[in-house]
Amino acid sequence: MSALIDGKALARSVSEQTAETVRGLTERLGQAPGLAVVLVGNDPASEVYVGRKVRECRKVGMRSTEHRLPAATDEADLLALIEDLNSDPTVHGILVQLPLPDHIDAGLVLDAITPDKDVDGFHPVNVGRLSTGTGGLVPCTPLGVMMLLDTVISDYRGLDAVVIGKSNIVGKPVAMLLLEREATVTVTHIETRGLSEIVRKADIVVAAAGAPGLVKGFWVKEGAVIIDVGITRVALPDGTTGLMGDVAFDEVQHARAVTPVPGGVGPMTIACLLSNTAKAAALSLGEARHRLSV
Ligand SMILES: Nc1nc(=O)c2c([nH]1)NC[C@@H]1CN(c3ccc(C(=O)N[C@@H](CCC(=O)O)C(=O)O)cc3)C=[N+]21
Repeated sequence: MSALIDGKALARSVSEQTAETVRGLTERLGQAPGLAVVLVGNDPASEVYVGRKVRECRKVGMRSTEHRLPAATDEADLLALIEDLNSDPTVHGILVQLPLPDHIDAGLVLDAITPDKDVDGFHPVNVGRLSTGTGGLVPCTPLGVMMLLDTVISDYRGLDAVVIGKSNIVGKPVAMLLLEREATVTVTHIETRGLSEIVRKADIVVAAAGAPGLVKGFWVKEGAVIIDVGITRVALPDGTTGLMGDVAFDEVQHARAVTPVPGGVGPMTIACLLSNTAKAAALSLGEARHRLSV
């Protein structure tokens, strides 16, 4: 039987550490670290996530402000809000919930966030810092993936890691973090030929394709460690809906360890957002600049 990697429990312990860090920061800052969350439009899934982020922030003693803008908001108005948040000394972290409506250029918006307040780690400066291993803010989901892997792997050197998915949010940054640990990294995606054979060689599989049930049991090597980043709402036979990962969970008992969906990567994404916000607050004090947090 494969071991279950409990993302909920790990997220709790990461958040407890963050709460401790926040106590010290609050003293040095003279105020609690603050996160600004920007939501454009009213996508129901985004509303749930944003609500959860704001609630979790408060639990660890940070302030958070929500900026809800109508779906028809002009790009220029959104950019003006970002400018205000950039120059607001009570705001240490800025998160613009994705996806943005089609008429807004997401790249332009992400470029406008001050890199040291970019708690998502999506700004090109942070992407560059990650790819050169020179610190900066690291995207939350990839950070969570590494912490989950760290519960079962201590030495990554020479291990074969396969990442499925090449997004800027998960696939590419996860690949960078695994390379930093000296794993041999193969990045694959939906156009990759012979994907099952490539995955079968892997000691570590990070599935982030957003394709429910893509990774079958026979794709997975005995003893591999699997992190399932996929989270898709699917219709169930009983007429209700449920969340499904990218991995055929019931077929991978021969793996060494696997994360569940839900209860795996999702809670870690939020815990890492909180720790990134604490890190951004430390950056505002001139602390922690060149340290990679993983
Ligand atoms: N700027 C930006 N940053 C993000 O980090 C970001 C974003 N935009 N847009 C959407 C995605 C998605 N995302 C999730 C966060 C938590 C769970 C999560 O907590 N999931 C739980 C429960 C899920 C449920 O019950 O609906 C779980 O997997 O156990 C999932 C997904 C952050 N995202």
